[in-house]
Amino acid sequence: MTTSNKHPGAPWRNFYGRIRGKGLRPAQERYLDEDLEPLSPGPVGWDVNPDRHPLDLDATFGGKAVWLEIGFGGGEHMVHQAQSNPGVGIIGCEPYMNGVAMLLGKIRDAGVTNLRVWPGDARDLMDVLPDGSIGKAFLLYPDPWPKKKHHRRRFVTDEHLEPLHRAMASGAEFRVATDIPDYVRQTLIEVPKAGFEWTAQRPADWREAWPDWLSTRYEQKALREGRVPHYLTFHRR
Ligand SMILES: C[S@@+](CC[C@H](N)C(=O)[O-])C[C@H]1O[C@@H](n2cnc3c(N)ncnc32)[C@H](O)[C@@H]1O
Repeated sequence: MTTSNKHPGAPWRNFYGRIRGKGLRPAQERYLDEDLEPLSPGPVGWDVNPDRHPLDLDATFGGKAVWLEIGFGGGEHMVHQAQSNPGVGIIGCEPYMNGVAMLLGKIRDAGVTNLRVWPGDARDLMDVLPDGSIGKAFLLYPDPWPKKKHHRRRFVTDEHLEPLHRAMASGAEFRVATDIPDYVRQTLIEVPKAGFEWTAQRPADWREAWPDWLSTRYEQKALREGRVPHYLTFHRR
């Protein structure tokens, strides 16, 4: 489904996917009303930043290294990373508002202060990330888009990888987790073409999770359904 985003505060692009699911709980509506604006990494949307000025990440995070999580789902991995790495600032993007509301609840519970939320499409966020500003990026279980005619919507295409490469610092780590064999294939072709080096030396490097990993909701579902996770680590050249 294509959803028009032309309302105040909305990002710039049309998004293929769900933006709002079944009813939010009243507490979640309150988190969105109260917390989203203070947790914004900067001006979001066509109405407040039509010229797409770059974000001032030093002002937002006080000069800390900045990491990025793309499509954080319910936000459990992001909150875990924020708790484990208080010296880092993390920006997460997620267009699905129910997921954003879940993350905001977890941020309240955990009391972390080093997270910022972009409630929209990663492409719109990458448009306003300064060059070389991201020290680590996570793409965890991106939407598989299984039909061949939809493969161009996958994250691992030039449209996303070029701006991601530009926004990442030289040598920065890019982690991709997926349970879809054809997604592994496309990732191992397209990500190196976009200027990233796959770091794997032996099978354990893609079969075993990262030492600081926290399994996500999507991964738990994949495991229950018998699919096999792959953990791919790249360095930006
Ligand atoms: C399969 S879910 C995985 C969620 C989470 N990472 C996990 O592992 O549980 C993929 C997520 O990516 C989000 N997503 C899809 N396209 C996106 C885009 N262009 N920018 C940011 N997030 C996106 C979806 O809304 C969805 O929440």
